[in-house]
Amino acid sequence: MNLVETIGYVRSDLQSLHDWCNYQSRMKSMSSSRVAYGRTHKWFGYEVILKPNAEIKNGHWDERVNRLGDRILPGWNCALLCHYRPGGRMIRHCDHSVFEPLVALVNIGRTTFCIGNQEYHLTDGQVIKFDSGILHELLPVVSDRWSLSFRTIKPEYLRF
Ligand SMILES: O=C(O)CCC(=O)C(=O)O
Ligand SMILES: [Fe+2]
Repeated sequence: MNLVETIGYVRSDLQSLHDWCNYQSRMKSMSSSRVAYGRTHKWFGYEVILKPNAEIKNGHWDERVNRLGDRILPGWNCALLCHYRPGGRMIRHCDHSVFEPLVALVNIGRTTFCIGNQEYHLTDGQVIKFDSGILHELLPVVSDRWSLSFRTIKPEYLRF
């Protein structure tokens, strides 16, 4: 069984997506993360501070992110743009339980993504879905690479 489903490719917009990624200069370094190295990130929709008791705040807002998210993960409320510099990686982990496990992710650049015992070489613009409750890992990237991942925070954690 494939643990990663490819749901499509960003094609016509790919160069402008690269330009947009480069432009996102206010990405902060994830100082508290024990699983990500050589990575900076920025939240859209809700921002989640990933402590054992997750803290949920308002993140950034961007029309491009909203459009993409509505197409690839209807009902999403949280998006994370990550930049990995060469050598950047994520060690094996499962995502925080504050999120529904289904993640939709736009891969920008090239990377090797491992989940369960499977390995996937993701190409520039590839859009995938996976169950983030299954152990997954990102091997060190060889050149700059971004991911824009969409998640849904479980309703029991939302306060209005
Ligand atoms: O950047 C990626 O491709 C994976 C990111 C990931 O697994 C995470 O942020 O939890
Ligand atoms: Fe993850």
